[in-house]
Amino acid sequence: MLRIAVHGAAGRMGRRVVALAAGDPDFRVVAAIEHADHSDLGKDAGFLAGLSELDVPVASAWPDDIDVIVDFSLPEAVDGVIDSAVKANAALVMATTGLTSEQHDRLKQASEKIAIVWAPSMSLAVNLTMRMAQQVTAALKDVSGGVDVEIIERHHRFKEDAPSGTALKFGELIAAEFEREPGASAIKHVHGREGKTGMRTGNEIGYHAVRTGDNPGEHTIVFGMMGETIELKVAASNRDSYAAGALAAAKWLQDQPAGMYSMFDVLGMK
Ligand SMILES: NC(=O)C1=CN([C@@H]2O[C@H](COP(=O)(O)OP(=O)(O)OC[C@H]3O[C@@H](n4cnc5c(N)ncnc54)[C@H](OP(=O)(O)O)[C@@H]3O)[C@@H](O)[C@H]2O)C=CC1
Ligand SMILES: O=C(O)C1=N[C@H](C(=O)O)C[C@H](O)C1
Repeated sequence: MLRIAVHGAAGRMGRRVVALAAGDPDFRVVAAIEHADHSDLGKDAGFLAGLSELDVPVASAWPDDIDVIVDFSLPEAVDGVIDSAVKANAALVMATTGLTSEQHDRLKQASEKIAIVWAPSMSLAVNLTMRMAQQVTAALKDVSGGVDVEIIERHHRFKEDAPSGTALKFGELIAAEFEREPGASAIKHVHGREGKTGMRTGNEIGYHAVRTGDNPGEHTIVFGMMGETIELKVAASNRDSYAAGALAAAKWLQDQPAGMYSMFDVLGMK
């Protein structure tokens, strides 16, 4: 049985991770961590997740005896989570988006000591759609008349980063396909458009972030050509695809040596 600590346990995602882990015989929830000023400190993590009592109060101190940490929090909390995972010699599933490049470097350094999965989306459907987007790009990049790629993401009004980490990952993968051949022009990443922008150039990817209501996350990749359009769309109907993916990653990490892994690795999509 894996001893799991959930960081950001009182948040939208943290509560679903606690709920799914508590119902999975492979896990024992041993810690529900929040920052020291959190209004839910001391409350039972099971009650917060809508379950019966788990006897795990939300706390700000990390126990030492944990096998894996699952983090859905905010970038400002992430450095402390990485340090705690290394100190406890625990595997780490890092799901928080909006990290700085220094934080990605820090994760990379930590991965010399512990096994880490970082992915902007833990969802199976999203990761499959990423692979499809790579294939569509490879097939269309030299099409007569050119192909314009735009990424539209929609999320709930509470989301603090834009564009989503998932949209950025889609863009990175698609850009790599365009740039694959030596001498190919570099792709520009254009965030929104306003004013007298001039005509669209062929070597850009556009990003558009929509924030409305309680949308748990939706991404549409538009491949626009002369005369026809393909759209790849993937939409969550609730947060459990992300929580289940994070728990699948937590289990998968137990058999891995120290290193940095992605959901493609977890899902066998390399
Ligand atoms: N990879 C994936 O599949 C997914 C990633 N995400 C990402 O996960 C993150 C969390 O999303 P969500 O659950 O919706 O956000 P929430 O704001 O609901 O939850 C974040 C939790 O972390 C807490 N927190 C904030 N600052 C700190 C801190 N300094 N130390 C410790 N805890 C802190 C928050 O506390 P407080 O309420 O006091 O701010 C809150 O309880 C986001 O980055 C989001 O983009 C989300 C879904 C899927
Ligand atoms: O904040 C969210 O909700 C989500 N964030 C992730 C992202 O930024 O890509 C993943 C998912 O789309 C939900």
